[in-house]
Amino acid sequence: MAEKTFINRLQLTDFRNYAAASLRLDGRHVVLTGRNGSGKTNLMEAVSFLSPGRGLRRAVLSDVARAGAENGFSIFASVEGMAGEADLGTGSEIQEETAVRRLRINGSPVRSVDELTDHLRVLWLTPAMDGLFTGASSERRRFLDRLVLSIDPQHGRRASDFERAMRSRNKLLSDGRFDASWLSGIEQQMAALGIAMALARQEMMRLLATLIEQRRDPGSFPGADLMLSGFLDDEAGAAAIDLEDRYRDLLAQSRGRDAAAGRTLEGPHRSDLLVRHREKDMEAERCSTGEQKALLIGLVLAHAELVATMTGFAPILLLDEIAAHLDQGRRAALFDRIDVLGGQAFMTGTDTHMFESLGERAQFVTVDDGQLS
Ligand SMILES: Nc1ncnc2c1ncn2[C@@H]1O[C@H](COP(=O)(O)OP(=O)(O)OP(=O)(O)O)[C@@H](O)[C@H]1O
Repeated sequence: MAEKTFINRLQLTDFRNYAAASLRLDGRHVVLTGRNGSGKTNLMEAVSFLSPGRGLRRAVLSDVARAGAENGFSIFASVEGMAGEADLGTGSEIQEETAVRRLRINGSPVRSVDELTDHLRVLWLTPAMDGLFTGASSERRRFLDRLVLSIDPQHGRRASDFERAMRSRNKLLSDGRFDASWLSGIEQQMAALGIAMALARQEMMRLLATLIEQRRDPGSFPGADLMLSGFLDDEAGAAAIDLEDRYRDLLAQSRGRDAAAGRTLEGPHRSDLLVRHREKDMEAERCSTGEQKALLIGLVLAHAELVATMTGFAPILLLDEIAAHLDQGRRAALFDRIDVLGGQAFMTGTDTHMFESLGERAQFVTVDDGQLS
């Protein structure tokens, strides 16, 4: 079984509606209850900042600092993490009127937020993700890339380097600067990064599919079949080096077309994640709202299990407003699944009674207008 990772102390300063708040935790799951707008999701968001990226709301840093606060926000967490005990501190600082992110690990400044993944893996499911299967493909790509990132921390760097290279190519093309050697250099880089991204996505999906196959339990949450489409769809099994060559050639041939379109028309930035409800054998977007929610929960739980298997450490799970959507039976099944997973799960709701069946397995925290008790 995977080892547990957990937060045992959390301190927030000028974070959203928290002026100053602190929370001591004992490693059990954490249930946050309180009225609408009291700060439950904000607290989850603070925990999500203990992983790379912009947190579960994909927020702009300047929005995160408490309205009226003079100099950014800070989050401090003392954790029992993948590298043992550690102190993680992050926040924003205003520099020349712009908010910049700061990170300290065990008191020392750290340059790359990727280093957080040496200590914790944080996964989440929020109501904002409810429309994942019916909404824009960019949302599904982002979801997919977060799944990859938590088992392959290099994925984020690859994706941002690819984006940067693509932007410079788009710029050269839109300026009409068809400098062949310059473009070839950029396209070579895009091919190497883009194929590495596509293969990392495929590998994660293959691992996830194997796990879903093994852990099939149609009684609680449906199984999901995953497929990627939109980029090199017919190339399954080809060697990475051949794929790179093909993508590089494709980019070279598409310069005129891309210049006319004002963007790069082919690449991993155009992939879409297709999800099917396995038991019903139906596309996720055609399933009912409740079925889609159950499918998504099943997917996130399977992924959490994959992270635990791959890293040997059960991740921290943030499940915002999850209990409200589930009937009593499914709720109990969810609590059992997260227990078996072995990590620390944070859950929110307006009412404690929905979490009664967790009993002693959880710590209950009341949130009231930015105050915790
Ligand atoms: N930067 C900020 N400064 C001060 N307050 C903020 C800031 N950002 C958001 N808030 C406030 O934080 C409050 C709490 O938001 P949060 O989403 O955490 O509520 P919640 O308890 O999850 O509510 P619900 O049950 O409705 O989902 C909101 O009233 C919001 O206006």
